[in-house]
Amino acid sequence: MTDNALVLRGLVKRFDGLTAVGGVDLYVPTGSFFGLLGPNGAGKTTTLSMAVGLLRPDAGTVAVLGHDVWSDPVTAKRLLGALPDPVRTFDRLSGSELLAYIGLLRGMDAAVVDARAAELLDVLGLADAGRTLVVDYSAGMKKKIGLACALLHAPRLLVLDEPFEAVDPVSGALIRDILHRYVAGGGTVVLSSHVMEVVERLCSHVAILAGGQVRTVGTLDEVRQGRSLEDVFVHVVGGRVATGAELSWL
Ligand SMILES: Nc1ncnc2c1ncn2[C@@H]1O[C@H](COP(=O)(O)OP(=O)(O)OP(=O)(O)O)[C@@H](O)[C@H]1O
Repeated sequence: MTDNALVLRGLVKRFDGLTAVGGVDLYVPTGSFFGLLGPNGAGKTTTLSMAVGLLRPDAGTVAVLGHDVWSDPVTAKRLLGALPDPVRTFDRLSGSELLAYIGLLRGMDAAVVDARAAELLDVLGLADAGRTLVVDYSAGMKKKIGLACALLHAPRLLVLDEPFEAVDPVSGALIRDILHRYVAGGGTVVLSSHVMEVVERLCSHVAILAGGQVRTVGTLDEVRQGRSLEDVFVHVVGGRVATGAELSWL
């Protein structure tokens, strides 16, 4: 077993003049539940997009369970399930058509795909959507079908960008349970979130990113050091300067 399910080394991404990710190193232990936090624009989505092979870094390497995402993409992506934000997929298909398509693209057995797709749609509360095209799904439904696509091939590593955003509380609790069981069974999860309570409840490890750099990283307890995660976050990324009183015209 590889010690680290995901290793990011020296990742850099620039857009025009802007350095979105300025040299990120992250080691995600196998079997961990790893939360990536950071303020808006910190570089979380850019980092996770590079981690799953959707965005080519300007510098640095990514290894999924020891396999380089850019030089050995087929092996790496077989081991990986990704939920990008926003969900980008073949959305002029119904949920079951999309899962069938994704499963066959992944070379899975058609009967296995059918059985798993039916179960995923049922468990995630999407079975009632029937023939509705994914393009016409609500934001929360799109998130859930994206998660179903990421889970379908039972990968060893899940990389989820904002999996709880836009989902209702019942679905959120369900997704937490699914992920909790997945990690208990030996899987590894990396997720980004703005919801401290979710990260505190689920994650064994945390990294806080700001300005395209890792500002702090460690186990949840190492990062918190007896404080709340929100206090640590505000301390690490800087408190707010505006009070809201500026908008006197409102
Ligand atoms: N395709 C792009 N072209 C130009 N700039 C980009 C692009 N993608 C991201 N950026 C910039 O890179 C920086 C990091 O963006 P990113 O989406 O990675 O942040 P984030 O931490 O995921 O933010 P949020 O919490 O708001 O989702 C931002 O300044 C953003 O404007």
